[in-house]
Amino acid sequence: MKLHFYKYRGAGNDFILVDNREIAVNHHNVELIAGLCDRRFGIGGDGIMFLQNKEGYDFEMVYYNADGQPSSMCGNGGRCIVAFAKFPGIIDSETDFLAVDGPHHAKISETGDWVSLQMIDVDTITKNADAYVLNTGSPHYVTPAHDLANKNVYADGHAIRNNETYKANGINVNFVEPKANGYFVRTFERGVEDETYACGTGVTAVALAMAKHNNQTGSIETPIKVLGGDLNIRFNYDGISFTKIFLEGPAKLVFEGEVQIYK
Ligand SMILES: N[C@H](CCC[C@H](N)C(=O)O)C(=O)O
Repeated sequence: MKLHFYKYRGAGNDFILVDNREIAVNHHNVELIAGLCDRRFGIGGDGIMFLQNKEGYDFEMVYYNADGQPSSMCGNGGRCIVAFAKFPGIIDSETDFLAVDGPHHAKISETGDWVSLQMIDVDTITKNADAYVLNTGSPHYVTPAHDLANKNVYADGHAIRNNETYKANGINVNFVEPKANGYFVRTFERGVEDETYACGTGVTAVALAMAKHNNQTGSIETPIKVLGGDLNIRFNYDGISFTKIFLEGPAKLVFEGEVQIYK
């Protein structure tokens, strides 16, 4: 099977992207998807997304985690698919597209490599010991960390993701350390089953959780540093609901290719 694909990165979270408007690829195939995302036997990526036509929207984003399974929302992937959509002229500077968690609005810079993606509103955030648990399109566990640069994020994140509470459905685990301006965050991602260099729904969850933790309300902007770069989250919080949430940052095309896939 021949496959034309694009490789994108969003602050170090990296994705294979396929323009599937012609529905050339039947992606309901765990072995194919996991194989494409495999960093040794395939192209490699934290996930893969298919851009498809959808009545009433500029396009639909269909996202799979690297394990080949259909996923919940991917924030960095959402930013990258918007950057891609400008490339063939599917969109200009703004868009409304459909993802697994519903409609999303996004704006893209003139340069085409910086995207602001509106995320779903969040009304529920629960405390679990020193951690916060919330869903920003994907489920997230947010916990404080010291000396985060030297933490074994794989081991500690894997342990939480597989504990009795979260083993069945999994959860993304975010470790957060305050910095002079904002926070430093490292994330163990469900479905990748490893640390990723950024997690968009994850840094969004951290920004909201820290506002609650610090009793901040109003219009809030939170810069977050991740291993792969810098992201920014803007939102309103009235002490109960988080609304007008925007995840902002780089979304870059790394390479384009065509592969002949052999078993
Ligand atoms: N691994 C996540 C989905 C992708 C999230 C992440 N890549 C993002 O940018 O939001 C999950 O299974 O919940």
